[in-house]
Parts: sequence; structure tokens; C-alpha cells
Amino acid sequence: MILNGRSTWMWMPLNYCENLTCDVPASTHIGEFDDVLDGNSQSYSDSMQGITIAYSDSRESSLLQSNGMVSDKCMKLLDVKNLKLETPKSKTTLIRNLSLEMDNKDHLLITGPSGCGKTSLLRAMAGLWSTGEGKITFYIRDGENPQLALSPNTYPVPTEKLTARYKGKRARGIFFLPQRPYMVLGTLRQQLLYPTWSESMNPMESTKFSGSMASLFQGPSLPDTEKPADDDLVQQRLAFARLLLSKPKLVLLDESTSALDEDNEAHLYKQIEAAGITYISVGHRRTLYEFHCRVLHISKMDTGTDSDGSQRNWLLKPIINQDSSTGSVEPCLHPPMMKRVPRTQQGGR
Ligand SMILES: Nc1ncnc2c1ncn2[C@@H]1O[C@H](COP(=O)(O)OP(=O)(O)OP(=O)(O)O)[C@@H](O)[C@H]1O
Repeated sequence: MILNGRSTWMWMPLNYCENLTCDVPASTHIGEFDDVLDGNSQSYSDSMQGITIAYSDSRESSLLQSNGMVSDKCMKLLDVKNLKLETPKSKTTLIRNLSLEMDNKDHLLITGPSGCGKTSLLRAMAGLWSTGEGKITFYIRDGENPQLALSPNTYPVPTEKLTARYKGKRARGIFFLPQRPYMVLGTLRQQLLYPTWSESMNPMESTKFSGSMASLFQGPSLPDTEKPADDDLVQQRLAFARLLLSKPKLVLLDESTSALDEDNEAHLYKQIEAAGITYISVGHRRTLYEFHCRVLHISKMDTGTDSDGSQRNWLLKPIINQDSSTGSVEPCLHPPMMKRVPRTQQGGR
């Protein structure tokens, strides 16, 4: 499909856009999509002026060890500077003046009431939402492919330069797992390979499936009344299987374990951690705290506070995890503690 002279993959449901190669944001409403189809491209391109996505060499900004090498866990991953997130047409402010830095393995949980802008923030990080202001910088190593939606309107480095530089490299960038991931029409193998590979996958990769991912397909132990629909389970498990095969550097998880029981959720977070993938999760479950290092809580903007441009509606805090073996309570360090703490010992978290 060609939109505004650019070829665009639009055969997937817009809200389930997972491979981040479409030029129209996944958040685009059907009405806006209609505008684009009708040739009313002005309003769409206006909405692409705000948030800048940039890439920088991680070695330039990370702490060097005595041997001159960069330690993996001190490697800077992401820098959000003065981000203001607005809805595309009404320009309602969702998040104001957000600044945060993330290193590798500095897993972040995003919480807040429904409608405060959690999903929109993930979309902005994925390059799929650009209304607002501010800058999001990803730190990548030479040879890594950021695998973002490289919209020429939001991308500050000439796109041709980047694509030439990363051409042919295996994608190890950023992966976005929406709550209901996109399913391709095809075989199970094609489902698993999407969106990182086309049919030509190294046969060695498929052997991993029997090990770390075999348990993804075991049944959950929930009572029937709480059991999520089969479709949700299959979609979420397939999404994680894709993720573990792709091994991106950063994954954005949008309520991605909501259809799983707590044991399966814990198992999946351990697998992602073991694969060396840093994650940013949106979720409501209390149990998610133990897999993350920090929590970003977003509040709903009060109407009428727009005049004070500096007022924040977010709070970033370290997560204190309790070590069940020693009873000590410590801030989560890299990597986070993955011990399951019985609920009775978790105190007031
Ligand atoms: N494409 C869009 N155009 C205009 N408004 C949008 C668009 N997408 C989301 N919104 C609005 O932006 C606000 C924030 O939505 P978002 O989905 O980010 O909230 P959320 O915190 O993730 O909510 P929930 O926890 O219910 O998923 C909502 O009021 C929503 O209606």
C-alpha cells in the first residue's frame, strides 16, 4: 500500500502494529487513517513535528572499566529529556516534562490510572507517537539495528545514512509487545519468526525452542472462572516466543502478561532477564514489582493546570525488594532479584 508516496505495511490491525515498520502510528484512529487515505496528509504530517527520536553511540556515554572496555550493565540505553506527550488532535497533555535515563538491565515498570498515557509513552519510545515535545535518545553499539519506525519526519539523522550503516545486520534493537500482538496468516513457524525474520531463519535458532520456550506452551494453573480466553493466551505466548528468539536489546511490554497466571508471568520475566534483554513494562499487577528496578508512576493531568508548564505529573522511584532468604530489604540492583517472595512477607509494597 502506498501512502503519501511511501510504501507502508498497513495490512495489520493498527493497534496491533508490532513490527514497527509502518509509517502511520499504531495509535492512529480510524478517522485519522481515513484522512490519510483521502489525501488529507497535512494534519498527519503536522502531528509528526514534535517528539524527536535520536540514536547515539553507547560507548561515548557509558562508564569505561579500567581495561578500557564498557561494562554491559553500566551501558547507557535510553535517555528521555523534557518529554511532553500530547494527544494527536485535541493536544491534551498526557505527560508533562518527563526526564529519565536508563542503563542496561535497569528494568522499568510504568503504572498509573487508566487513560493517563502509559501506552502512549511506550508508543512514543517506539517511534509510533510523536505529538508533543522533547527528545528520546537510544544508545546503540556499532552494528546494532535500532529496528524502530524510521519516519523521516521524526528522525534527526539522515535515514539513508542509517539504513546503509545497518543494512544486512541482524536486528537486535527494540521490540514492542502490545497487549494483543499481531498474528500473521501462516504456519506456527511463521508466527514465531514474525516480525524479525522472514522464512529464511537459521535452523539452529529453532532448536532453542525446545529449551527455554517449551514451557511457554504448558497450560496455566488458574481456576476456570479466571482463565483468560484461549486466544489471549496463545497470542501472548507467541509474542514472548518471538521476543526470546529475536533477543532485542530493549523490549516494551504493554500489559503483555495480563493473560497469564502469576507463575507463568514470573517464568517469562526470568527468561527475558536471562536472555539479557532490558524491559520497560506497563502493567497493573502488584507482582510485577519484583521483576523491575524502578517504577514510573504517572498521574492523570488535572484540568486547568496546563498554564504551569513545569508541573510534573509523574514520579520515578526505586523499587525495594525483600530478599526472602536474609529478610533484608534493599533497592533493586542489576540484575533485579528474581526470587519469589511469598505474599505474606511482602509487607506494604
Ligand atoms: N490515537 C489517539 N488519538 C487521540 N487520543 C488518543 C489516541 N490514543 C490514545 N488516546 C487517548 O490518550 C489517552 C491516554 O491513552 P493511553 O492508552 O496511553 O492510556 P493508558 O494509561 O495506557 O490507559 P489504559 O491503562 O486504560 O491502557 C486516552 O485518553 C486516550 O483516549
